[in-house]
Amino acid sequence: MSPARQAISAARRVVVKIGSSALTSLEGGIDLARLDKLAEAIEARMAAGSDVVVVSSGAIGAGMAPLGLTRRPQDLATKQAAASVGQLALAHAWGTSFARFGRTVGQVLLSADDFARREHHRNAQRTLDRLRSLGAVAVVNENDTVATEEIRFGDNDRLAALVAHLVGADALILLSDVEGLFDGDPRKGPAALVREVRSTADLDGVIVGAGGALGTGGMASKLSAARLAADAGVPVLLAAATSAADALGEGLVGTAFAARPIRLSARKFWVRHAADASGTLHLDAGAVSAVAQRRRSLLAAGITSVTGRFYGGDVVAMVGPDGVVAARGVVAYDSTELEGMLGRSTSDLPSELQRPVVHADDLVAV
Ligand SMILES: Nc1ncnc2c1ncn2[C@@H]1O[C@H](COP(=O)(O)OP(=O)(O)O)[C@@H](O)[C@H]1O
Ligand SMILES: N[C@@H](CCC(=O)OP(=O)(O)O)C(=O)O
Repeated sequence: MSPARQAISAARRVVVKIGSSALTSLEGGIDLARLDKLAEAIEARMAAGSDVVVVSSGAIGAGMAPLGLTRRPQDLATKQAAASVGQLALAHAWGTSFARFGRTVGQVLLSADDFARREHHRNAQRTLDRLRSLGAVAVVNENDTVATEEIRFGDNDRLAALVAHLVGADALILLSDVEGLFDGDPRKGPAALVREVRSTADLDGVIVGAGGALGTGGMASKLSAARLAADAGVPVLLAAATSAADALGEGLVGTAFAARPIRLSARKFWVRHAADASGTLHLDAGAVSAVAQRRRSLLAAGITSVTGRFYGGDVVAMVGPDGVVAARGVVAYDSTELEGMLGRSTSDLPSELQRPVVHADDLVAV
């Protein structure tokens, strides 16, 4: 068994995420028989001594039929209306299913903002921790009704990986309607299951496609969630919800993604994955290679322009001439101060402006 699978099967704290495509159908809403099987597998893992946090998608899928919608809505207001109806049914279904084992369920709805702001982050952490110590199982979803298009997680894979980091999980299990990662979209033709992803080299030649009629992010969002979790030191298992008992048991099914050997520091993790960027620094090609490849501090000489209004201490994105984000970091100056410093070499600047614009310790390549 690979080290990642060993770590997943031995994990004491596990986040299990169930996708909409595995839990709901267009016509029937929530698949209650499927949900019962999932609750049984989760309960078995808890009985074996692990703490489990559930991230459950499916609110929009569950809200469609009661509102007479036959296709997954595309506009935000209808998605939010469907989610508000469906979330009620979803939480009720989880509550009823776990009640069979005398297990209480707590609903926790989170927004992207809750991971960006330290105080919100701590509050969510405290709630999840208390639910665990009281023996209840937390069922998490995005707080869909308050999210705007810009700040939505949209798919729940990223939310689940951030929750794994938040609760200090030692494994993340993503359950979907597909057996694992294939080297091509299995709906488009024959494709082979990739069993282990130890590094990005194992993804060479893998073609990822969109999600199903109910899912949102498709395989791409699962891969980026796996990368996010890997940065947090959390190995990931991607498997079919129909194999939940095996995935939560021995963990021999699906695709296992190894975590990086040394997790990113909490500060760099926050800068790379959780903080909102307040503005953008546009860099020339030399500055991109300095910050992204050589891990150097960013100096004013390599910045061609600045967009957005920000203050020293805010997180900014650093974008290369090709428009691609190369790095994120904590900026040392206000946007107004920076305007007068652009393109100037450090020795030309007054002594109080000679600190790097983004120090290497506060900077992380994307
Ligand atoms: N390379 C690939 N390997 C596996 N599945 C893929 C791949 N490319 C695209 N997919 C599709 O991604 C879907 C899962 O994503 P999605 O529908 O968003 O699921 P969920 O609702 O569980 O988040 C699968 O049904 C599968 O058809
Ligand atoms: N918060 C949304 C999740 C959206 C979604 O489709 O997520 P996923 O199925 O994980 O790709 C819901 O509950 O419907």
